[in-house]
Amino acid sequence: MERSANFLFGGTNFNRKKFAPDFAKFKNRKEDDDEDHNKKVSFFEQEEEEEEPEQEKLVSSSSSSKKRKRKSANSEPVEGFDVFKSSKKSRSKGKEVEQDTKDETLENPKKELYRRMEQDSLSRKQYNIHVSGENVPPPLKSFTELSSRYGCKKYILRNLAELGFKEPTPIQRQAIPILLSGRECFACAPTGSGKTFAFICPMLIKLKRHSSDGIRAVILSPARELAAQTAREGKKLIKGSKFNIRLMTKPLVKTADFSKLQCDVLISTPMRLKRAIKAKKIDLSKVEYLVLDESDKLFEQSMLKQIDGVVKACSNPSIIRSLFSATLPDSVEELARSIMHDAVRVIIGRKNTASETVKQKLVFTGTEEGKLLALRQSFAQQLYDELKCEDIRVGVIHSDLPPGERENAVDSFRAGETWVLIATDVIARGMDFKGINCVINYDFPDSASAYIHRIGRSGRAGRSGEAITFYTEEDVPFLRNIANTMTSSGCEVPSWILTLKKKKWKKHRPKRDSISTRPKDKREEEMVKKAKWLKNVKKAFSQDLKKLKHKSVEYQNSEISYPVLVASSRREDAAAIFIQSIFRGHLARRESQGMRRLARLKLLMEGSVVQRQAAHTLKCMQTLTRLQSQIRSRRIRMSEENQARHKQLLHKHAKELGGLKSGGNWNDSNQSKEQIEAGLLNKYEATMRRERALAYAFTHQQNLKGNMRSGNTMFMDPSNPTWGWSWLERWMADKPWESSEKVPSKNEKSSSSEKNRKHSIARSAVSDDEGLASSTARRRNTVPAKPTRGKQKAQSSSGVSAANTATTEENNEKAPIKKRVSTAPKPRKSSAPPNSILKKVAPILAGVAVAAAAYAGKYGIEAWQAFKARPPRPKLRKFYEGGFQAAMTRREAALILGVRESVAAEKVKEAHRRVMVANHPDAGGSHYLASKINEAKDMMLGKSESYGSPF
Ligand SMILES: Nc1ncnc2c1ncn2[C@@H]1O[C@H](COP(=O)(O)OP(=O)(O)OP(=O)(O)O)[C@@H](O)[C@H]1O
Repeated sequence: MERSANFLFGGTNFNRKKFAPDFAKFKNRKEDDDEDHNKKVSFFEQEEEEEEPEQEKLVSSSSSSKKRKRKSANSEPVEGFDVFKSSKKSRSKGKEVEQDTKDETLENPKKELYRRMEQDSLSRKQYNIHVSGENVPPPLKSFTELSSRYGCKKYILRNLAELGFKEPTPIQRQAIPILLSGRECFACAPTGSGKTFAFICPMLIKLKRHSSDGIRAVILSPARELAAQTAREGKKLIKGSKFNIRLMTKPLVKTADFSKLQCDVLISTPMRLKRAIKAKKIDLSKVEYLVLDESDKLFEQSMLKQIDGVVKACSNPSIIRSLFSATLPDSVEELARSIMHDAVRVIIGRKNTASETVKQKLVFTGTEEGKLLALRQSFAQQLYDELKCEDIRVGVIHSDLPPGERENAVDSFRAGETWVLIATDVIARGMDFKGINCVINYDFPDSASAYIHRIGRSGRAGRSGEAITFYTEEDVPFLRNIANTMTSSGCEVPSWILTLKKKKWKKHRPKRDSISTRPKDKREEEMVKKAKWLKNVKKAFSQDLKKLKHKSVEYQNSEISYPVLVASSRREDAAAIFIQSIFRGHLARRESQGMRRLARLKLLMEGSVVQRQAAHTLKCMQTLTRLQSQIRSRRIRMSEENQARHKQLLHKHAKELGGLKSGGNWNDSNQSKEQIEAGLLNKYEATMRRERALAYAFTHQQNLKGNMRSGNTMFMDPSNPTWGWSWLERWMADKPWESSEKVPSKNEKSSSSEKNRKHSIARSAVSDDEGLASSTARRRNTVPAKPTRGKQKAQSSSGVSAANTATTEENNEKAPIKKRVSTAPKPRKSSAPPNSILKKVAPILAGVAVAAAAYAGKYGIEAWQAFKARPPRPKLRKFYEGGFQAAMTRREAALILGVRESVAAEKVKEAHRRVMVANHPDAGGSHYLASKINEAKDMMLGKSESYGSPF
């Protein structure tokens, strides 16, 4: 800390070379001076004496008197120096007189004044303080003097001590008393020399305590970051007091009511304050202190208007204004003098010099690309390795960043989260990062003052620092200014640079190529071009017509040349012509762009991708067309087939109809309906008669045998309404559309399964004439059926008794009909008996045959008698009534249509059509039957309710 404290007073180093002759004189006189005299000299003189041997060395090693002359010539004509010099002279001369008239001088107030002045001068000399102005207050010796001389509150001293400030820095030593004595001042002190506390301390001491009268002090800083830093530093100093130091932020401007705001000291950028003033939000008429930090920046053209507005707004006549900066150009000084009254000028060290604690270096990089290489070389290997790492901690800050990001960048760098901060001049001034030990001027600074402030970010508060400045060939003409600044702060520069022609102190900003290796954002480029174009258009309206004469505009990658303007042409004409030509150019470009697009389109069309796609599309289309044509032809074929089928069907139907008409079964006679019905009735009657005969014969036979056993009483009982055949079975027996040969044997089987309908349709298929005979024959067949199965048995018994016959008959009843029907023995083929056996059996067989014939004859007679004795007619009538009234069952419906009960609807419909065609009333069929056919169809299709619908 002690070491750093010594560095802190870098600005106080005595210029030994410059004052070498004086040192020599002091050396000679030192031997003569007695001890009392030594006691009288100030504390600072003692320090000087301590440094003497070192100074001697320096004097002896001083290079040349010529150089000394130059240096002294370079130094500013500061009044303080004059004072200092005169004091030296007076001291050397007056010391002899002082001894002689010791008592007199003590009484003489003038002499006392001189003595004090001398002491002040010595003190200033010690700290390299140069002041100009009348009655400049003496510099501070220590912070404790603040309370003894100026009544400083204890909390301030306590806070200063807490911050580790043991003694004031040179600028603080002089600026604080000046401001506390109510004098205005403009001060120039090296970077990092503690200017901030130099203006905050007196401000707080003067304001004494917090007041709710409104804003009493304003500090203006050129940048937000600096204003924030000043506010932070100020708050450190007001700890323990009720003072209010506020930073003017955007939200504060928007929301705060400044008339009620508790604010003693307001810190702001000029822009924000000016806006608030303009909006009449803020009243600065009570401001007692106005500080312009980094005043040379604030007095730049860009901020001058705002500063002017603020200065005007601070209308308090007793206001104390002060300017502080590390660089103070003459122009700013002049300006400051014009606005300040009785101002004191304070310079620490030499005006416009960089901090002496910063080691400065110039590096030639040749070109912009060379800087990257130089950057690598300049950095320590360690830092370079870190830069190479992926997680390199680099921050960036520039004016285009949003305020939040700017703040973050500063905070992270301050907190050590980022190690390298890439910055523009936005933080080049005033920012106090204590840890910075190296500043690299990647881009050559555009002025000496910019250079001073930039490198001033390192080597602060007496610490050592390093500054490396890259320069290219383009920067060479401006090297001299920087080189001068370097030499004035004690740094070495190549001699060839000092031989360069000195340029005026003006900004140097060479156009630099982009070093970015990334492709530029096209939109950004476009924006820049448009901005350029607009700028040029603006120029067209500007007063400077002559400039338009030979210029050309770059717009959308092409150059538009202006029409040459006649000197006498009016400004508006020139602008009109210019805009017109630009517009024409724009049209032409648009056209050419269209053409280019067309050409591109053509190329695209001819390109392989498009061709491939087109081929593929064509292929697809062809396939589609082929498919369509195939479908169409198939449809045509199908419709043709359908037509043919339809025709065939029609033909078939016609044929069927024709066949039916011409067929034997079809009644195509010219008889009337009644006649046909009468014929049918006759037919039925005949059938009934036959059945009756059969039934009679059977009954009679049973009676004759004396062993009558009724197989089916219901069938036999004439009083039963369902006795005998149903109307359907009878009708089916008379099927007009089927020949008698087609009668299915199934009916025989099914009829056997039904108890109340035992007679099959097949049986009734025989003609009326044959009916009786056949039934008799069957009876005959059925009798020997049993013996057929047990042939050996029958033959061995040789005589068949009536009782046996009856038993056989009974057994036959139980046996299945099929077996009974097929009882006739089939001739043997391979197993035929030999002739000898046949000869022996023949007489027996002949006997059996005779017996059988006799037996049959007997039965025939009996049947005939039974037929003759058949019941009277009225009974038959009764039977009819009962038969026709029965409701149709599903089975009956199936029988009508000639299909199975479980047949599908389609088949039912087909069968219905077939049956109906055959029985249609139009074709001479019965209406009644037709209605029954329809009823059967409905029954089969589940629509049994709609009986009797006409076809
Ligand atoms: N009396 C003091 N003793 C020790 N350190 C001090 C003293 N006064 C200020 N400092 C420290 O010196 C550093 C630089 O101070 P400050 O920022 O005020 O410098 P400056 O002159 O304003 O620099 P610049 O010109 O860059 O704005 C700060 O860190 C501050 O804390």
